[in-house]
Amino acid sequence: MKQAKKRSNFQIMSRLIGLVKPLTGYMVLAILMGLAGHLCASFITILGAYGVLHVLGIKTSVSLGWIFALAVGFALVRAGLRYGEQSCNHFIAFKLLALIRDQVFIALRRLCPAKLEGRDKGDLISVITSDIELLEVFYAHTISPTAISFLFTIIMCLFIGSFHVVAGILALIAYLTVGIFVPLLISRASGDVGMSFRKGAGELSAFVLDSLRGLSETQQYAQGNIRLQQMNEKTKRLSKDEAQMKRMSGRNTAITNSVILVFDLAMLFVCTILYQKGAIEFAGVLISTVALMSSFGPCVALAALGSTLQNTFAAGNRVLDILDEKPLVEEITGKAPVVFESQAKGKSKNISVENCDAFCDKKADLAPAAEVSHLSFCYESEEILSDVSAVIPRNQIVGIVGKSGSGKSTLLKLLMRFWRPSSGRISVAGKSIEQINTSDLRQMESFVTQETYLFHDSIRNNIKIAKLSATDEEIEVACKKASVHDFIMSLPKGYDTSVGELGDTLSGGERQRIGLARAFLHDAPLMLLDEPTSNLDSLNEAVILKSLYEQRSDKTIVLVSHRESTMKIADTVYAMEELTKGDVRES
Ligand SMILES: Nc1ncnc2c1ncn2[C@@H]1O[C@H](COP(=O)(O)OP(=O)(O)OP(=O)(O)O)[C@@H](O)[C@H]1O
Repeated sequence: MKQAKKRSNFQIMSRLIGLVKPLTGYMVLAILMGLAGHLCASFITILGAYGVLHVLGIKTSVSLGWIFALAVGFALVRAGLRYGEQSCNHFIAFKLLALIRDQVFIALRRLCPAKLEGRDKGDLISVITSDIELLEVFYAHTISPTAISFLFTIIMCLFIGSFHVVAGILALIAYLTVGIFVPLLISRASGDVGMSFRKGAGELSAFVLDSLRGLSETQQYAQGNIRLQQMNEKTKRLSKDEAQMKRMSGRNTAITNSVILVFDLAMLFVCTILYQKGAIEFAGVLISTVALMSSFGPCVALAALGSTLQNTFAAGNRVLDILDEKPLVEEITGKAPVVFESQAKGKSKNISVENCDAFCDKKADLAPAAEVSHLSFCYESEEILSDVSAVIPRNQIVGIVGKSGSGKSTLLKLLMRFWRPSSGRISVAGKSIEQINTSDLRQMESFVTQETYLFHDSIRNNIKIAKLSATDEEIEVACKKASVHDFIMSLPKGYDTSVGELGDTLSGGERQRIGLARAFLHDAPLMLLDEPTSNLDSLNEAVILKSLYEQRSDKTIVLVSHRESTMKIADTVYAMEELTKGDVRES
């Protein structure tokens, strides 16, 4: 996957805000409650100033009784409004985080496997977990505070300006400085430290994951100290970035508070001059100054975001990178269903049942199970397959041999349409695989890779992923074919034994046989097996080869193996080096 794309903060912000659309109603409610809450808080203090005027014997438009009643009312209402605002904001934030997680998982499914094969898994985990989590700051503590601050500033400027226009303009300058200019300056000064911190966090989790996976190699070759040193260096770099972010946050608070004090004094000074000139009454001096002093809350909330926002935008950028990444191979849908018919028994495997008769390609009866012609492929720049042609006849076992790195596994992956060839054609059951729905192709083919991954679930569920509707009997039959049933029955809870409970104790051969059991259960007409017996003893190999041989009547099997004993069951054996001559080869 590519390096993080550099988007401007504005681009990131508008993309993130765009996601709020379905929850606009809640956002408006949060803004209105927040605005009303902040006004209540400020006016409690302003009412206090009116009370002082009363005590001083200066007549005002509000009686002392009303001042007390309003102050108590505002205090009570303020609590409810604050609660309501926070509830709405967090409801929006957590709903959106769930939605973003969903979109990221959909994107990962789209990108897999081609785009994810070389991707750092630890870094990916960091994006899925902590980066998405960080967006909570944006949704719960950024959007509505910004809108609240904007509206609040207008109302307070009008209120203070009602005493004298100069006081109103000074208040506007004060709010803009505290809420926009100071945070902008601080954010500029912090540069890319947020981005660097997020990148470092991703690299550190990737390194930890890598170290855990390679624990035995590290111990065997006494690499512990070197890895520890490398981990310490990464941690130090991360701590340095974090310390810089904290310093900036501290500096931000100090600067903001100083600027507020300066503006409070400036308001007092300006109002005093206006009073001396007779342009404003004493009440105006007191109320304007107290109003400004008590109303920086929403702007301070914005200012505090200045330093954390860089970090949030960096996280947003990494999440958007995944959402925007284009898959190398698009999922194919909406094509006509394809029939994979067994020649031996004349038995058809209807891949998509609906309207099949109307869409079936009758030529498929005669077409080989699979065919590649003039196929070339490169992962990046290095060409792996060059002008490869081969026919895989139906109901045969076709072996593929060749030296390590010659592209045998790659050929199987191309037959699975995990990657797209640079040139040439691949067809299955007579149809170009570009014309077969991805879901149909997955039903037609079983692929057993060299590595069998087992999920932290029971053995039964691990096998059942190949066919969710499988009965216990079907699972047992598949396991017997894969010569793993007796082993599973010897486990403490049999098929219900959790893979997690076994820790890492399953041998390579046991895993491999579970992988084969999945393929037998999937029961696809075209089986692609990549070194299925490489980890097995001759006894288990013999059982599996017998099962495969028996499958031949209604299946086509492509078998990649370096083992001569395995290749003995093949009807046809292709050598990779020979397939590159460009002729369509058939036994
Ligand atoms: N995702 C990938 N990105 C880049 N190169 C890759 C990728 N997967 C495989 N390769 C390279 O492509 C070449 C062919 O790999 P492939 O696994 O198909 O060979 P193979 O014939 O199956 O080898 P073996 O018999 O050792 O399993 C190798 O040089 C390998 O390093």
